[in-house]
This record gives sequence, structure tokens and C-alpha cells, in this order.
Amino acid sequence: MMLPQVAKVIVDVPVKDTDRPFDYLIPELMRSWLEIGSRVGVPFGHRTVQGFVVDLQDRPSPGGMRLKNIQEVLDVVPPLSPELVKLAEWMSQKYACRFITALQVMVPTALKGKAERYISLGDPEGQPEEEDEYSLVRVVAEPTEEAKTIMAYVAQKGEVPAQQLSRIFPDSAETIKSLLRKGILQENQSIKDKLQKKMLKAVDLAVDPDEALAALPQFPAKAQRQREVLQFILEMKELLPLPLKEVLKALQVSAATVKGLADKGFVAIEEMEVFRDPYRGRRFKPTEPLRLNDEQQHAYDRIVDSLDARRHGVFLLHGVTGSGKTEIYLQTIQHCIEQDRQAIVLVPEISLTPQMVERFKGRFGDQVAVMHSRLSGGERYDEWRKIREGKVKVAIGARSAIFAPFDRIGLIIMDEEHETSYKQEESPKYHARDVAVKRARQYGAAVVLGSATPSLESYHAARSQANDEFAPMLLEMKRRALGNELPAVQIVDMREELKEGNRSMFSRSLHQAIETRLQRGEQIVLLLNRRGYSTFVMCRSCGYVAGCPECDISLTYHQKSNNLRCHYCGYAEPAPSVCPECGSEHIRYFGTGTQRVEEELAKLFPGIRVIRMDVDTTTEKGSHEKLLKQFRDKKADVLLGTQMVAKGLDFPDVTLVGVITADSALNLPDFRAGEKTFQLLTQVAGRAGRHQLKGEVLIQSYTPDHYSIIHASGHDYLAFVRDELKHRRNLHYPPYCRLILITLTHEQLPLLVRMAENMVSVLQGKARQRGWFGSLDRLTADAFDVLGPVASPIPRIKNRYRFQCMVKWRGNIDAVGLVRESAEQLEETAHNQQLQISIDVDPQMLM
Ligand SMILES: Nc1ncnc2c1ncn2[C@@H]1O[C@H](COP(=O)(O)OP(=O)(O)OP(=O)(O)O)[C@@H](O)[C@H]1O
Ligand SMILES: [Zn+2]
Ligand SMILES: [Zn+2]
Repeated sequence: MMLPQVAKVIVDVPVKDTDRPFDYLIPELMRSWLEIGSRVGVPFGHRTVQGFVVDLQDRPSPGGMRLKNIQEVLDVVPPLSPELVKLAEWMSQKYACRFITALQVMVPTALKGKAERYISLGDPEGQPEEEDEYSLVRVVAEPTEEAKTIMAYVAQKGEVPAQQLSRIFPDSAETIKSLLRKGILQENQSIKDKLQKKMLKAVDLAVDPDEALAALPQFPAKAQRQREVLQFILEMKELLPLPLKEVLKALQVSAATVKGLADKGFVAIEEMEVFRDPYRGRRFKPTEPLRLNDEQQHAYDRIVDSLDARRHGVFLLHGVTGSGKTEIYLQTIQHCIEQDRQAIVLVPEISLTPQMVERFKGRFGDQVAVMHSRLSGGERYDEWRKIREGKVKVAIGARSAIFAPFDRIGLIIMDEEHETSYKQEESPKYHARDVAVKRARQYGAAVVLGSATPSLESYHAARSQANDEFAPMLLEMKRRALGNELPAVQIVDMREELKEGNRSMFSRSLHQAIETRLQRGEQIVLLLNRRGYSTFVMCRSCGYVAGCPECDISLTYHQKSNNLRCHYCGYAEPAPSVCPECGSEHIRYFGTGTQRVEEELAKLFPGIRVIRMDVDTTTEKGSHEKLLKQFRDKKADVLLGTQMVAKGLDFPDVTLVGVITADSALNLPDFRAGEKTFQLLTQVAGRAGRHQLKGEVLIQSYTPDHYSIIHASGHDYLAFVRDELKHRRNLHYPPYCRLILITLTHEQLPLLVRMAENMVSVLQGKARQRGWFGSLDRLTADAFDVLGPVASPIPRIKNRYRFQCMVKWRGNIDAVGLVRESAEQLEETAHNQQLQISIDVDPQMLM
């Protein structure tokens, strides 16, 4: 068989023209084991850089340039599989990002190596690589004492980091330089990882056990301690290698004793990898599968059928809060593992609580690896290696766990599939749902998207079955698993409160409800919807919110110019001082902070115990968990917070959920505002009365007749979907079309504006050429429309101005390709002008 001679490598060099594979020769010794997905160090210009092998080739292409050698292979097990390399290539096309960026997001940051310089002994007799002036004067004089010391040091170490050498011989810079010039020392570059595997000294048997056994009686009297060690090691032979520390502790011997035994050749002391387990020492109570109810059984059967058929299938598991979705995840995973396949479980970062982890570890124990951002770099690296090396069967984690390097995936579960955090906001701007479907298809695996409030994209796709790329099968669960009812929800009209003279942020009903819970010793969850803090303008008398006449989204207040603007189309109007609807003067920007609510609670209910959970109180590692544990242990009456308190929590004694202001997210300049509000209210309402005690929910609102709020209070997802889809269709928003957000940034505003306008006309021109330029109003299958340019919602960041335009498109056309091509063309002509263009395909945040 012919071994490949050439590797195609994507290098980690962040300039424009490097977004393509470069060819390198594979040295003889590497040929048999270099693989697609290997991480390598290669010479690039004058440096050594890190790269990934994306393809192998039998021989150099004829007539090609002389190729450089691959310098080093950085891992024993390649960090990526050929499947992941293919996936990265697909991502780079789908999301218009660089290939290396997509590869990089798949490996832990611990593996982002940097080149380091090393000094070793050179070969002064050999020819210098290139003739230079110094080669003539090489090796003329005897080395000085100083030079000898340095050479001896290097010889002893073999290889010394350049920096370390100059630290140890601070006054010898000139001598070192001269030794390098003479070729007596040489400098190499090598890629060094940010983080190392954690190693531990371990003892292993170095001879055949029988031989060791036979030798035991022959140990002389003064070596009795050594004999004991050898005997112990023989007894423990099933568990070898043993950590040295444990041997010393067990026998109360010194390291020298073991070393002596090693010198005699009976044992070897070696380095052993240890995994930094973030859950070490924690015991997880084992749990048994529950008997499924009819609805659960039905959903379970469909998914298991798909697993058994080993055919790719996508399921949208729409189950009300508390319907027992997690139990279905657990039991289908069980089935998947029994097939000797692996499972990935994605949950939003904020729901990745110990409670959540416990449910999976409790069922599958050590077969589970957990990956989330609160782990240290080392812990994350180790969990990742457990997956790569096949030591676990289930990976649970936030968004990026979708890249878990399994090679026999059978099932991918995405809990709370509607969560916007599944979309990464920086490059690569991927959506984990797309990646999940793509990977599952590769393996003939099943995908389960679970939610009480599925995204409109998923629900619409399931209902219409129109999209053959993504048409999930709908599985519904309408009842709670424990048989209790969904809590009664009451909307409180805050305009009425104001009319009656109550200017507090607590309505009289919420005040009363809190009072009652405090008396009964039950617990309360209070949600402050803080998205959209202080940005929109609302009348507190009538609930009027200033919106754009063209786009039907709320306008954003700009303090500097004192006007209101639409971030989609650029429409602007002066900020009103009285309400245009009712003439009231109670018109103001909206938003209250959690801290203010906390103060108000303390004033109204002296002695109340409040746990505040928001970005401020949860920055520290572990703080999130600590706060939740305190609440669970009933150390507080109220859990007050932002979205964090809405998701996935299951506390038996919570009987009241209060939403301080339901409206604040509704008025964000975002066409998904209604959807997000509905989802959040439904989620938070689902926290109440999950067990024996009956739950009650109070939603305070200034727009109590908004359909998002009405339908959330009625637990009526279908009615919400009906209204929202109508809305989306009229205004041409997803799922009726798709979006690409293009953001241009530059230091100079006039130049930027010109280029942004240019961008729009280039896009329009190219689309027209291809015959697919047309309004979305027309009922044709293919359409492509460009809105803008307008200033971005954040018009300047770090002294760079930002403009954006939005592509709306539909049908079977390569809109992403066209946008990328146009952006590259524009960047080309704007060469050296520092124009940056970012492309966001299917954006979740329109900023
Ligand atoms: N078949 C069953 N028999 C008995 N109890 C069950 C069953 N299925 C689930 N449960 C229990 O019902 C409760 C709610 O289930 P679970 O948390 O899985 O619901 P969920 O749909 O994931 O909820 P949410 O979306 O609100 O997080 C849990 O206490 C769970 O142990
Ligand atoms: Zn008004
Ligand atoms: Zn507008």
C-alpha cells in the first residue's frame, strides 16, 4: 500500500489569503500514522505555526513548488476525526467563516498552541544550512569557560526553552548568540500547548510476574523493604500502573526504596495521565428508570424505533413544563448506549446546573462527561479527552458540546431547543441545531429537540414538512408527568395600578400573594425581565410603546439626538414628551434593575430573605450552584433574578411565581420579541407548583392584551403560534424567509457609509444578474431582498463605526455564497482601508 506523502494543512494564521489548505511533505517516519484531523506544527514564512491536516495525498502534484516538511505532530490521538474536519468545511460554507475558525471551535482552548523557541546542541561539523558570513569563521577558537558551562547545561537538558536559557545565564547573551552563529547551539521552534495533561508518577511491573515472584525469596535481608514493595505490586497487578504516592502511603516506605527496586529492573517508574474530574468526590445517587406514562411511552417508542432502524431522524418533542421530557431523554440514551453507540446532550448554559448534571450522572454514572464554561481549562480538556479516547458514552454540555469528538453517535438531544444561546454570536456564527442535524445525518443518528415552547422555525418545519433538509416529526406531551395541573396564571394590569395611585413596582395582588407565602413558609420565584433595559419608550398610563410604522418593531431611544430610531430600516422620529396616544406625561424609558427590586422587597416586607441571582451575583465560579442550593435548603423565601431563574429549576416548595414586568423584552428592536416573551413567561410559570403544593403565577404588565402575554397566561402555545405566524408572514420574517445580517465596520464614518451603500448595490447587482432579485411580496419560490444600509443598534464600538444591511431571502438559491463573494470583492477594493465585514447567517440577535 502506498503511504501518503503530502498533507494538506489549514494553518492558524489570521490573515485573509490563508483561508485555504497548504501542501506539506510528510517526513518518512510520520507517514504511517499521520491522519486527517492531526494537529501539526509547520513552517510558515519564518515562523512555526499550528495547523490541522484536512487531507492526505499520495504524492506531490506534478510541477508544484518544492514543499516544506511537516515539523511535528502534536498529539498521539488526533484531536479531530475526518468527520469533524468535513463538518468544519461545511460550516465554513454555511456560515461564511474561515475554515480554521471552524476547526478551532471544535477543540478545547487548551490545544491552541503557540510556537516556542528551544535551544539544543547543534552539529558544528555539519554544513550550515545556508552559506553566510559566519560560516567562514566557524569553530576556530577553543570555547571559553563561559561557553563550556552553557554547552554543558544544554547538553544535560537536551533542549532548553530559549527564554529559560537567557534567564539562567543573564549575562551571557552575547556568548549564546555567538554559539548559535557557530552552529554549536541551534534554535528550533516547536508548538507548545497552553495547558498540559496532568501527569502523575506511577509504578508498573517491568518484568514478567512469574519472574518477579521467583525473585522474591532471593532478596537479601537489608532489602526487605524492597521485597515488600514488589510483593505489594504483584498483589495489585490487576490495577497497575499504581500511582507512586499511593504505594508509598500504603507501605510507609520512601521513594528511594521504590527507586532501588526500579534500578534492579523489577519495576518501572513512569508518568501516568490523570484526569482532572470536576465532580470527583461527589456521589450521585443512582436512579432507576421510571414507568413511562402513555404520552411518554408514545414519544419514547417513536425515538427508539428510529434508533433501531439506525436511520437519521429528527424529532420535535413538544411537552409542557413538567411533562417528563428529561425521563425520555434518559431512557432513549439508555437504549442508545445498549446499542454501543454514543449520545450528546445539549442544554443551555444556564440550565447546566448540578441538579441537571445529577440526573444524568445518577443514571449513567462514570459514563458521562460534562462540559461547560464554569470548568477550568484543565478540567474541560480532560473531560474532552475522555470523550475522544472513548472512556465515556454520554457527553452533556452547552452549545459547543455538539462538537464532542465521538465516533459512533446514535442520539443527539437538545433540551430547550428554542434557546437563543444555541447560536454562537462570534465567528463561527453557527447554530448548534443545524450542526446537530448535520452530524446526526452523517451517523444515521436521531436528533431530539425538546421544549415546552419550540422555536417557530422548528415548529413550522414540523407542521409544514415543506423543508426536506429539516422536517422534524412532532411528538406532543400535553400533561404533567406527576398529574398535577399547570399553575393558574393571572395577568395584572399595571396601568390600573398607576391609575389607583400605586406607584410601586409591586401591584397590590403581587404584594398580597407574597405576604401569604411568607406566612405559610412557602417559596417564591420573582423574575425581572431585564432584557431591553432602558432602551425603549413607554407610556405608563396607557401602555403605548413607540414603534416603527414600516417594520412593526419598537423604536430605540437615542439620548444624544433625543430621537427614536428603527434599527431595521433607519426610520427616525423625535422622542415625544407626552404620550401620542393619551397625552399623559408618564412617558419614559423603561427598565428596572434587580438590585432596586431587592431594596424594595426589604422595605415592604421587613425580614424577608432574598437570594438575588443575576450577572452580578453569579460571576464567581460555583456561585450559581451555591445560590440555588441555599434556596433549595430553604435559606431564603425569595429567589429573585433575571432569565436565570426561569429555566429548568425544580423546587417543591415554590408556590408563587411573580413576573415584575412582562413587557420589557416585548419592546426590543427584535422581530422575535413576542416569541421570546412568550417563551420566558411560559418557562417561569412552569416553575410553580411542580409537586404536591398548588402553584400560582402573577404576571405584571403594561400591555396585558398583547397576544404573547395572553397566550402565555392560558398556557396556549398553539394559539400563540397562530398569531405569531400571521405576524411573521405579513412582515416577511422567518420562518417565511431567511436572514443574513451583514455588518461593516470602519474607523471613518463617511468612508464606511459609502462602502455600506456600495455593499448594497453590489448585492443587488449580483442578485439581479442571477435573476433572483425580487420582492418577498411576490409568491415566487425564490426571492432575495436587501434592506439598509442603516447604522447598527450599537453604532460605534471601540472607535469603529458600524453599519449594517439585512438580506432577506427564500428558496433554493445560494444566498450565503453570494453575500460572501460580494463581501470579499468589497474588501478587495477597499484594500488597506481597514474595512471589516462580518456576516451572520440566520442571526438571532440583530445587532
Ligand atoms: N413516568 C414518570 N413517572 C413518575 N414521575 C415522573 C415520570 N416522568 C417524569 N416524572 C417526574 O416529573 C417531574 C417533571 O419531569 P421533568 O423535569 O423531566 O419534566 P420536563 O418536561 O423536563 O420539565 P421542564 O421542561 O419544566 O424542565 C420530575 O420530578 C420527574 O421526576
Ligand atoms: Zn399613553
Ligand atoms: Zn423600520
